[in-house]
Amino acid sequence: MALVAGVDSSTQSCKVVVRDAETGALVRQASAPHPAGTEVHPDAWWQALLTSIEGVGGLDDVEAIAVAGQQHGMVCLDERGDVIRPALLWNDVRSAGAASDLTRELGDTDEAGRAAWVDATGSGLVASFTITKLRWLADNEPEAAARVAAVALPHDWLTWKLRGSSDIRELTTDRSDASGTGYWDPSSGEYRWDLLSLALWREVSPDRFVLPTVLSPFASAGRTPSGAVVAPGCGDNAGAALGLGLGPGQAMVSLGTSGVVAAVADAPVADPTGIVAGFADATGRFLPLACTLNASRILDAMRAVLGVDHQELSRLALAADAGAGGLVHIPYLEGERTPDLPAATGSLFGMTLASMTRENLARAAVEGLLCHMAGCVSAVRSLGIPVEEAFLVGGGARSTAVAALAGSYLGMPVTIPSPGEYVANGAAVQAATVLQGADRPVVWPPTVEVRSEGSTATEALSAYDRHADQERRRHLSDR
Ligand SMILES: Nc1ncnc2c1ncn2[C@@H]1O[C@H](COP(=O)(O)OP(=O)(O)O)[C@@H](O)[C@H]1O
Ligand SMILES: O=C(CO)[C@@H](O)[C@H](O)COP(=O)(O)O
Repeated sequence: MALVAGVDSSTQSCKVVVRDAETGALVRQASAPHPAGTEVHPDAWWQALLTSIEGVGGLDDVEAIAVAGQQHGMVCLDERGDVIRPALLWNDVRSAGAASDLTRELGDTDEAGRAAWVDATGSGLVASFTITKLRWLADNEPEAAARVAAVALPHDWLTWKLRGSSDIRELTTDRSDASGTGYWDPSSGEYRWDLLSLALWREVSPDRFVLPTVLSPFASAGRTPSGAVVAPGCGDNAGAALGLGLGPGQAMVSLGTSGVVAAVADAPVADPTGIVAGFADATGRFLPLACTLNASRILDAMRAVLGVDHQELSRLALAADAGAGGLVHIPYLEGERTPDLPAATGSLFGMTLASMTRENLARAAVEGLLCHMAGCVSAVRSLGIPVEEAFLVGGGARSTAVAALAGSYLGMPVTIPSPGEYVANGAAVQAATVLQGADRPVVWPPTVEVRSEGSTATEALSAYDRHADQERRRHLSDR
């Protein structure tokens, strides 16, 4: 029996699954936490990966491995391959000003600039994108910026380390993660060296600067020192879409640190408003995606306020009526990206003596999360992408209340696959496919699932939308 490993190096932790390449059966799994914060030294990811590999008893019997990782993180390397400074993660909003500056540098107005970035790279710029972090670096740490000889993403860097390389010219990436940089065009499959030069305030070109080679979906990136095949890897969302085998009409709703709604498309997608990113997927197609900065931690925060565990938070939320007695939670706890309000804070509306119960507070957190995701579903649909059913994954999908209410608040049938590591599973699918030398992903039997149906929670959704719109206007006028 050939074994393959899939890795998810995500925001909060590193997870490794070992699966049977033929049947997909789970053989072993382990995880290790990542440090908190939005600035993390890549060495911490490497240590967490080594700890997880140790946790699965090593990889000596594994024939192929793939790494999926949190998107966008800026890993700057010098000529020798050393990390220049801790990585700025996707949820670090210090580059919000740089995103606005770069947007205006491509157009006379914000709208024209956004449209120009969408045209060039498939996506409008927000602080999450790597290119904005590079501009922030050039503006704020020019000496460090001058030493940058290569830029990689978290999954690129870990893949390179797994191969035992220290030569920056051997860095690789894949289409899905390259499409989140802001300097790669998913339509043409080419890097935009001109945009990277614009961000760094210096002319960079392939003969003097290294960007990872973009591998095709099921190409080999090389081998580990012990001989296992290394697959290209991918961004974590493309990994989950691959693991779920997402098809037409289906959306992935991921409730990790970020909240993500994504669907697969055969052709590149361009959203002139910039709300939906026009990413590539891990199979050769495209992955239009709306992403929030706040998701599972909305529940974590309310759990901490109420001093309960996740199970009790769910019990409380399900004991309250829909609408949480009038409480509406707008959950912009870490600023927000969708809508693009990096300096926003969260709010709680409708507080009265009657509404301020533990049950209503728990319910408002769950409703705030699901209504926030419903907004992302609408954004994806507004591009003409059919979304008729959703798969709910990520740590937040383990919440009993979320699982019970998702169908009503997302307004469509929702399938919750049995709890598992869907990003790492997608990476394992990629590893098995590369091992077989196939050009289409291997298909493993689906996992046991529960469905969440239900009528649309119209009143709670419109109360949320009303307050969210009011908050958006307030934060925009504060700018
Ligand atoms: N039963 C649960 N109910 C609600 N949230 C949960 C539950 N179990 C885990 N979580 C949350 O899921 C999150 C981790 O999910 P994960 O998808 O691994 O995130 P990431 O991929 O961003 O690291 C944490 O915020 C954790 O508190
Ligand atoms: O920025 C994005 C997508 O554009 C995030 O989805 C990151 O990729 C982090 O993912 P999680 O750790 O929340 O899974």
